[in-house]
Amino acid sequence: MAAAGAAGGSAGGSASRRAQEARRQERVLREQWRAARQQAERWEAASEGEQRIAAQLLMLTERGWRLLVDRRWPGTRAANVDMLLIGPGGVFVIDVKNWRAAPEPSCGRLLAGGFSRDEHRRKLLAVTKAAEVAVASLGMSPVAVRPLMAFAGQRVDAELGRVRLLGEHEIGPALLSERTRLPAASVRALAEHLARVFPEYEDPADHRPARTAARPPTTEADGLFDLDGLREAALDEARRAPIEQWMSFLDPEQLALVRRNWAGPARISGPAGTGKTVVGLHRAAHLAQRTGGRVLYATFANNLPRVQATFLKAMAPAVADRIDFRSLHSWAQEYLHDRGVPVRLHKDKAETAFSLAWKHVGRDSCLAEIDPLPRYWRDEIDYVIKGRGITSFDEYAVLARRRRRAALRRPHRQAVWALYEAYEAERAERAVHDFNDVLSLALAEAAGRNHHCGYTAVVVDEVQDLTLVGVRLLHALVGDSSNGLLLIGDGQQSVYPGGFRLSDAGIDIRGDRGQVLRANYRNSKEIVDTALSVVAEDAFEDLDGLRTPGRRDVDLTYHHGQVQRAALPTVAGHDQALLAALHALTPQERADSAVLCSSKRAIERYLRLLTRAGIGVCSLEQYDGNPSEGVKLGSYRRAKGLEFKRVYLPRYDAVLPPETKQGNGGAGSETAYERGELARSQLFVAMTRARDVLWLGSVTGAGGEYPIRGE
Ligand SMILES: Nc1ncnc2c1ncn2[C@@H]1O[C@H](COP(=O)(O)OP(=O)(O)OP(=O)(O)O)[C@@H](O)[C@H]1O
Repeated sequence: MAAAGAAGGSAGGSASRRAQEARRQERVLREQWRAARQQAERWEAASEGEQRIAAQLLMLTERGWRLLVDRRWPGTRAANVDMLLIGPGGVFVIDVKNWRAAPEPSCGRLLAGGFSRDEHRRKLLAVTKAAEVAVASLGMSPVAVRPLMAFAGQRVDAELGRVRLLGEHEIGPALLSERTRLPAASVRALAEHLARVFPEYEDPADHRPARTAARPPTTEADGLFDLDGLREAALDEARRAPIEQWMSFLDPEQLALVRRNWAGPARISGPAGTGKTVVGLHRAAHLAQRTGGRVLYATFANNLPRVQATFLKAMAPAVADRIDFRSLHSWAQEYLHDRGVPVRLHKDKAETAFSLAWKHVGRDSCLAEIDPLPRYWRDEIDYVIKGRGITSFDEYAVLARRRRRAALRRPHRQAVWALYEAYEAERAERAVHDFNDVLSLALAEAAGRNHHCGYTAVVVDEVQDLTLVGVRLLHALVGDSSNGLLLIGDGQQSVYPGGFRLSDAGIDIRGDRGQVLRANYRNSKEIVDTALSVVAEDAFEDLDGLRTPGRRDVDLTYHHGQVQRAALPTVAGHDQALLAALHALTPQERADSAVLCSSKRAIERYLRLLTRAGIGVCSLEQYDGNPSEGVKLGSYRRAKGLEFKRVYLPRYDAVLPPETKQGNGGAGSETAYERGELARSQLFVAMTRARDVLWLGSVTGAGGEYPIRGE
């Protein structure tokens, strides 16, 4: 038994080893089989989900959308993109998921069933970037390309950074309700281009029949399309649309600026209508998208931020809530308030403080010999002294007073300083601040904070309207960080007194960080020539200190605008001509028109006139960039940065002072010349707002002049 047992033991041992080996192999095979089955199930399920969602999206193709399904990610051998959807609402890069657990956005990352699935979000963003690069060659802004994750079998409508998360049921309605951004010709061209760049995907390991069921017809081999033809078609379509839908075009030069990397503060300048704001808006959206941070888009005027916010929301809704459109002063007040810094801004009391200071130390001083109007000296304090942050007489005594015409010798400067000190004393007695104080306080606060302002980038539009302290404040928020500060503006459109150079603000813009746009996309030759003739003699110095002649070279690309003149002998006749011109328009044409005036008084007058004549009016103070009924009515200054299909300037020439008479502060003096220069700049701005019609009304007989008065 023992031997048998021993022999039997040896045979039994090898059988047992074989059995163990067999078991091990079985376990391995089972595991492989289980994995293969799971893989197959996942694949089949994903494929079903993909097809269900594609079927949903097919209904969009009946409404002008184009769907490309299962495409190869360019530059890779085996990676694919589930879908590319191109339609009036933009370009969507879609990743379809068939997850058992619902997606959960958490602190900017993607989770599902408690596990991180963020690699899917990151891959989608990387493919989206490839799509952005692809459409950039057609002049399309990266902000029109949007990543979307579609979840089969889930109900979800959420956002995760720039990625939209939509469930199977939500995706169709959500995309259908997207507002129109692209005209039909662009949709066609983009789809054809993307079909070429993202070819059909062929999985080397996939022997299933091609998934054609959900694939709509795509025309892929039409050859190269005509880019100019496309642009023309897009422009034609936009021309018919309300003016609010204009701002979605970019040329390759603009696009390059939107996407560029700048190692420090940058600046974009260029004549009126050259697309500076369009670049600024697209860049703000692009930076918000790319960095995931917040962007401040600041300007001087109160009404412009509302309008720009509306445009941006239409253009790039996914990032709209991360871009703050603010007027500089309202932002600064809030900034101080949030930090517990007391501000007592009181315009009227500050005005009283100045009036008293003028009465006590200004009116009878040598200043009155130069200009007896207190306004000039108030401006000197506001724009030259406080606006530039001057705090000692020694600084002021030697200051180059940019864009100020009256030459001030030392006794005059001493008199100005005495006036300034008296004003500050009166103001302090009333314990109130003026607008300049708000900016100075905010600058002191920001400078001490070492850039912890919560913004990754600051874009400043119409920078020429800001004071030096205002620009310093915005610079302090982001410092010299890469892509931090972008200043956009045009010195020819300065409508406030005084000026400064960027170097005064310690902002160093060098090399390719200073860019100039030259192609005017808004005004025809006739309108540009008319506007330039107003400022032809007014050479101006821009923020870089460069002197430019008033009649500057502009490349024209838009050829449809015309100037209409109505010169009538009486004011009554002139006003009748204006009313007749407005009555002749359709309601939509009136909504795309603006009546612009140089003073508050004139605005009030034309408000009464239009209302009595039954013409609906929408004040520019209220206008927010959404299509609204009624003729827009406002001042030249409030029209800054805006544009209209038709612009009506009643008695436009009445504000231009005659240059003949002589006298202190009167026509012919240096200060009067300076006022005239500002009036001409404002008129220039008003004229260049017109796209299709610039209507210029004038009164040829006596009584056609307004007293010159600012707002
Ligand atoms: N590449 C382009 N193709 C067609 N239209 C364009 C293009 N770029 C800008 N536009 C259009 O030109 C007009 C002027 O653009 P924008 O307001 O940005 O110019 P701007 O330089 O900021 O003007 P301004 O200094 O006079 O306020 C807008 O209607 C805009 O949509």
